[in-house]
Amino acid sequence: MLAPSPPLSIRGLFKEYVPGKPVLRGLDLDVEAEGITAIIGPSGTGKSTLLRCINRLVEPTSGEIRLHGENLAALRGRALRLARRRIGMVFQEYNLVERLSVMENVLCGRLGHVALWRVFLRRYPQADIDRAFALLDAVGLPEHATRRADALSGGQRQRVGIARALMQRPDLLLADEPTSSLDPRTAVEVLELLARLTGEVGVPVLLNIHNVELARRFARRVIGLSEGAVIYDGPPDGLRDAHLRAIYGGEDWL
Ligand SMILES: Nc1ncnc2c1ncn2[C@@H]1O[C@H](COP(=O)(O)OP(=O)(O)OP(=O)(O)O)[C@@H](O)[C@H]1O
Repeated sequence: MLAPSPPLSIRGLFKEYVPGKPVLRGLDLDVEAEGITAIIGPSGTGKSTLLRCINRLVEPTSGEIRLHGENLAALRGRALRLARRRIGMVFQEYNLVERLSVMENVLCGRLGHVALWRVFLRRYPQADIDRAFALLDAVGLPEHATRRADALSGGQRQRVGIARALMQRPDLLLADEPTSSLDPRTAVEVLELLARLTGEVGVPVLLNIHNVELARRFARRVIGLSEGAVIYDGPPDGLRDAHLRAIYGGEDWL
């Protein structure tokens, strides 16, 4: 029997911001249906560019990015907007609307689905409101629904960011350094939450992360990038010092 095809499959992805200077150099990568796939690699190696090519915040120069078979790299207009609704994103700096309540920020995850007049009049369908409350419960913030986002701590903000992304009912969740602004304990708590909740709803996660130990601890699979190419692609326990030297360069820091 044939193995099921991975939900996200990237082939030959190139990205040049400056002609002749590719940041991503013909990247091939599959993201499996379950768990967290962590991307590690030095600063400037193209990790954020990769995530932003997937949701088309950045235009790929060439290559294919297939989500359940559909080539995202080729979509335009309405088709692209519909595809983006299926991809949740969690950001390093949370990207909440600071002056809105926690509840409204979570409901923002439904923006692509709900009629604009409802958003404008703040009249979301009851089913969405019920789901937003359930998600706030799940991320441990049930009593914070009416607080303004700018009154929350970093860890609480990122919990709201996770709830907002899950509100989309995404097919794929992209997380770009979601814990780099958090203290070590809060970072672990946020990743535990991300792993648990995405595991419960069966959403695969592609996670950019600088902290190799956290990548090892939470990912099912680690991809090591260097200069826009894949240096390591395998399970966390197969990642050796030699791989880390090849990914990050140098000898004396390990
Ligand atoms: N909008 C842009 N215009 C021009 N160059 C860019 C742009 N965005 C990123 N770059 C360049 O592309 C390269 C890769 O950047 P990217 O942010 O993807 O790396 P990264 O691996 O995510 O780095 P970090 O870990 O520091 O976030 C860098 O050299 C960066 O300067």
